[in-house]
Amino acid sequence: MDARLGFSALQSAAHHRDLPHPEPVVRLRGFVRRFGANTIIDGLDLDIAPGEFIALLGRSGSGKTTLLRTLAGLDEIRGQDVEVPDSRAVVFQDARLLPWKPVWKNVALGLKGDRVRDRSEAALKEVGLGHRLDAWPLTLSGGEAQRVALARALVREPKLLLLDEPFAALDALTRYRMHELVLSLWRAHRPAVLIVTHDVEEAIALADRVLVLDKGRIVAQERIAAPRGERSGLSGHLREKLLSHLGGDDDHGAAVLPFAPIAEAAE
Ligand SMILES: Nc1ncnc2c1ncn2[C@@H]1O[C@H](COP(=O)(O)OP(=O)(O)OP(=O)(O)O)[C@@H](O)[C@H]1O
Repeated sequence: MDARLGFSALQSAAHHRDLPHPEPVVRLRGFVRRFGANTIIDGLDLDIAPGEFIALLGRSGSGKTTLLRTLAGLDEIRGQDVEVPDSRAVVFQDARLLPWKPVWKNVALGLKGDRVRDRSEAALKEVGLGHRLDAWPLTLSGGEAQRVALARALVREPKLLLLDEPFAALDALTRYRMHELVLSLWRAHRPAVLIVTHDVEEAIALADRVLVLDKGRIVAQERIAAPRGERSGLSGHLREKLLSHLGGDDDHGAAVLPFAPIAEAAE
């Protein structure tokens, strides 16, 4: 897809991020995923604009992880109308660090060139772990391990960053700190982000656009134009609206936490 972007289009995408229809970094048309007789993703259309921050909500089993795996290139897309950038990175709920490698080597994994340690160090400093470069992963807290996972993703400067419930296992305060961190990293690097979450508050706090998936279809979407520091007022109304699309028998998700506004830097 990138090859189709001429220089002027790239410039335009960079300088006019708010245009209604910039060339998307992700484009799905009529995407279908079946496991045996079960249709998990059912004819899904999705565009993600460069630098756009999307939250994907949905009940358990609605197909969120299946969609994320597709965008990550971890799943079957042959013969389908799916465009994803080569430059992408994923952070999962568990940090998936190699315990026998120090932190900086986990971040450097797969990087090539002679500045690998410097790049790893810079990424770890960015996530606030410049003092733990040589630490062993098993000595890290859950929040620190997720910071390393974020550094490992960002050191590759992905155009698309995929986050699969990355903060679900963290306590509320740590999760709040991670929201601040993710937003500051996003502002600095501007990847397109898709975060899968069960947490409506998390979706509202972070995203430009919230999608609700049900039975493999997008059943609701909300654009959130308000600056992230001014979203506490919206939260109640939007939460109700989103929850109304998430309700149902087996809804175990949508944990409602007290809304904590995120301090806003320049959007
Ligand atoms: N490899 C597979 N083989 C068979 N069925 C699968 C496979 N992967 C996923 N499924 C089924 O697809 C459906 C959607 O799964 P998926 O993991 O995408 O849901 P989800 O929305 O991410 O759920 P959760 O919130 O619980 O993680 C589920 O019914 C699941 O059992």
